Amino acid sequence: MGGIEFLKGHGTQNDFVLLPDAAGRLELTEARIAALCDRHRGLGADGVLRIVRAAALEIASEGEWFMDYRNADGSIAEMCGNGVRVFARYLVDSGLAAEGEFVVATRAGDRPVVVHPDRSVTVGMGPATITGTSVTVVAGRPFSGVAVDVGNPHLVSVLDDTDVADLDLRDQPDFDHDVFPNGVNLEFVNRLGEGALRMRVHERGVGETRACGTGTVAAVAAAFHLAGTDTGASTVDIPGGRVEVTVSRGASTLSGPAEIVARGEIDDAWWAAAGS
Ligand SMILES: N[C@@H](CCC[C@H](N)C(=O)O)C(=O)O
Repeated sequence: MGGIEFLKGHGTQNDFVLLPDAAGRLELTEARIAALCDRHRGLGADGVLRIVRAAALEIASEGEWFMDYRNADGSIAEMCGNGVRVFARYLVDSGLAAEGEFVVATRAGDRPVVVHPDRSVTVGMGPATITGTSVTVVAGRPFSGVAVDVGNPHLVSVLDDTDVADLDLRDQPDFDHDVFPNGVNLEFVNRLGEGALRMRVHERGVGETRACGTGTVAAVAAAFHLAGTDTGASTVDIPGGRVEVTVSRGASTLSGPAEIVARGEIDDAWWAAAGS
């Protein structure tokens, strides 16, 4: 059998198809990504992580490897916090990077990562910048939110009178397209106590997912902002597990698990047909 190498992995159940492509030769069309991520006719995933040498795409970076992230609908996003942990774990497991600290290139810029001995990963997520406020509408009900830029766009609604478990996120919540012309990731958050949040998320280009790393950083930044500070640490419980986040002026970190589940080959004929 000769096919296209793939791996399957996840970070707190935000799951990805990994495509090792050091030389950057794979042709990733929107149709092909959407077919790969389809849970019935493809492998099934929230997104795709292509592993490509930064130099192969002429990307200026301190890092050797570029994370080419695509959402399940085939759209390109700037950054994926759970994805970068899984990406880093793949590099270490496969001997392409040494355990410890190294840099991963992303569309949002270089991200320093530390792969710990237990293979959990801490990522330097850069600034989480509060950019304003807006409103999202879920099943006809408006919720105000804090807009946060973590390299990609987020709108975080911190809810004091609604349990996030009770929200129906099956349909795309509405949002202000003038404020977010390129779409937005929508987070819904309950404060559980000091330094502890619970979150659900509806991701741009995917739908509801069981975790979103950039979303957890945005949630913590928004919760601290509403409490009148811009510095602190918090756990965030999402349906897929728990991550730890720190934010401080101009910098944030995300720590959590990263798992590689399987590896195999995609059938060449399926790949060719899926591209058109
Ligand atoms: N799940 C990701 C975020 C992926 C990108 C997002 N859907 C977007 O379009 O911005 C994460 O873990 O951060």
